Amino acid sequence: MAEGEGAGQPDAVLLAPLSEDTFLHNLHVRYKRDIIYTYVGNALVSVNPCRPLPLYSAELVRAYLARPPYQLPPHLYAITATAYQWVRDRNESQCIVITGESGAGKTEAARVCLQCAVVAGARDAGAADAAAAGALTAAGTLLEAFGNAATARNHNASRFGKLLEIEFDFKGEPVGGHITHLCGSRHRRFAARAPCGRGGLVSELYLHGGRCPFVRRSPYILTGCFSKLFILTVQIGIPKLVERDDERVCGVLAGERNFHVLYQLLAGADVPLLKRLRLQRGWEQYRVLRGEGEAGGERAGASPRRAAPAPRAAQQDQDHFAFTTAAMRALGFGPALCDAVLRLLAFLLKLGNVEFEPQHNIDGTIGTRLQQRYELVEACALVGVDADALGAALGAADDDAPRDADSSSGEECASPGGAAWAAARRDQLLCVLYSRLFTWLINAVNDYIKPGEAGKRCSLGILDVYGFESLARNGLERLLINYAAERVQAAVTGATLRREQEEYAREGLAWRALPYTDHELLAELLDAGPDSVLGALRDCSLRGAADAAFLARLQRRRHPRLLVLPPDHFQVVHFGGAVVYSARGIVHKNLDGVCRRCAGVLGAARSPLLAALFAGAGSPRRPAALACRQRALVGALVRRLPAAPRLVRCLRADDKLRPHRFDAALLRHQIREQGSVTRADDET
Ligand SMILES: Nc1ncnc2c1ncn2[C@@H]1O[C@H](COP(=O)(O)OP(=O)(O)OP(=O)(O)O)[C@@H](O)[C@H]1O
Repeated sequence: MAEGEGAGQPDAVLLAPLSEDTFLHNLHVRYKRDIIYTYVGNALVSVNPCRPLPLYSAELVRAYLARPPYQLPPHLYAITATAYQWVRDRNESQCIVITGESGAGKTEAARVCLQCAVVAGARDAGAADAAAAGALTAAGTLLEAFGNAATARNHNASRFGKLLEIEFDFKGEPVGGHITHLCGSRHRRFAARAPCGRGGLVSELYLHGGRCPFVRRSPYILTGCFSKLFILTVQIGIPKLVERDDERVCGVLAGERNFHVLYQLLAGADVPLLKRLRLQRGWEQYRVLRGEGEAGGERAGASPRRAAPAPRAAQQDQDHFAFTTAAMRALGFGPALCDAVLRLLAFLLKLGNVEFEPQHNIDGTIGTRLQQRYELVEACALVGVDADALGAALGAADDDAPRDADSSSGEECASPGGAAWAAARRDQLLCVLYSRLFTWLINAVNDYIKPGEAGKRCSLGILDVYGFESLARNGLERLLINYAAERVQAAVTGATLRREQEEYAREGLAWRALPYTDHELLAELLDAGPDSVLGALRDCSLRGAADAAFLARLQRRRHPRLLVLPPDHFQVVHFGGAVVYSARGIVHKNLDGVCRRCAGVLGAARSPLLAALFAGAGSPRRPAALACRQRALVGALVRRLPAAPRLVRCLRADDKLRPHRFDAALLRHQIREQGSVTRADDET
């Protein structure tokens, strides 16, 4: 188990001299030998190998549980085993915080931590505890299907952040858990799609010794799901909405996919189920999956294959559909509830295909009508919704429909009543529906995995915050994601370093002041006070101001890390780098309202699930703006972090996630931003 000669230093604090270069060189030496873990004092750095490595097994977990952590090579098991032992022996709740940019391996790291915790807790566990562990596994499978998607940066990117807390009884056996999700509006991806298969770790799943069927049958599923289970707490809710800041409203970036579950349903449903749901097998038939320019000919010259999923994806999707439905059953979803969820997905896919076109009214005005009414009728029949009422609520063929008066939050309507306006309203409805379905799923999962008996217990939390992102187009969604990443980074990095140095000063120790990026200050630019970015956005949304007014507020701030780029963009320099955001439609999007009239129609659906998602649709209360919700969620999360969380820093070694690549510049940038070397220096 020893690392052997020439493997570099297992702990960066032992490097002499310690500098960015020696730190990087040490990581490289180890990486070449497939040693991906290195300590930096108490923290662990993990470099994504981008390929399965034989680093994980139940035996190894037991070895780490049996010996003090520093007697064995650095490993996630060491961090988790120590945290578990503190929970069991000292009765102290623990939290492992996993950070890193998108594709750095946070999900996989969280999965490994979860495995370790479950193996540790289940060593002498009885059947009840095995059931709790199995439920956690199933929950991970389900949430990965509904919450993950392929992006340009990662073929299995979580579109939500989460905190998974595993609760242990006084004997140290797992009795249940809780998942908290963060960002409330990511389900906007609903209008997006993308290709690429997802892969995932093909590491064996040793977790429950085969007791859980998912484990044996789907190593991949466990990979992603499992991990995100535990700490998933952070943010779920918003499917990644294709930015509505461009003319296509629901376009999707090349190289991306919509949420996995949609492809799984089409690939994995048998013919009778497809017929019942009135779906066709090919994902290309659905606008929200294929995106613009594909198979529909919307964009001349665009290659239909440009965003096609990788060839093996269909088979994977088919397999994973079986795991997803099995996970639903394992989490107590009866046949009727499973059917209701699948019907909702089919409704979403079909509603996404509903198109509008202008029509000349008798009075000479231009109205809007449905291009093909049968699409809407078929979609509505699936969930018992009045198709005419929904069509009218969306603005089709209803000259008398109130244009904007029924909007709960000031619908975006540059030309109220037009076909584009109706399409935007349809997309908004899709986003809200998916978001609510996802939140409902989380609540259902939490109900199932909560400990049977009430009482105070200690928990082991695994926080997997979504990674900092900068894509070709960045809008409100990305801003909220990066804000969450910034806040958590501020909480765990700046606070740790500052606290330690303040302590040295208090105790009168001889020490050298260390320069470090104060992430707290960076985060404050985003959320502190009415002049912060989110504060200004909130004000503008409440006042119904224009996007230009929002940009003018940012301009007045005159902050070195904030730049307004006319006519409608702004740039924020985050801890992970500068990101240019589009401000087109941002004020309206922040309200995230759903047309009250549409919500009323869906609330009257015969499908109890759909009706429940839109219950209370008539309420005049305006929903909280997205930025406010995100700020509250992130704030609550950060406050729950213990003063000394156990840190795991994940690093991405290659931009394209290719194995055997070690991009020194990319790594240098990440370690600089994470403050890893500063931290190592501090520990020496
Ligand atoms: N320890 C590991 N061993 C093998 N492969 C890994 C490991 N960690 C990550 N990978 C590979 O890298 C890919 C990206 O990792 P992962 O999804 O965990 O990143 P992430 O940081 O969670 O990204 P996001 O924030 O976008 O969700 C995985 O699908 C997997 O293929």
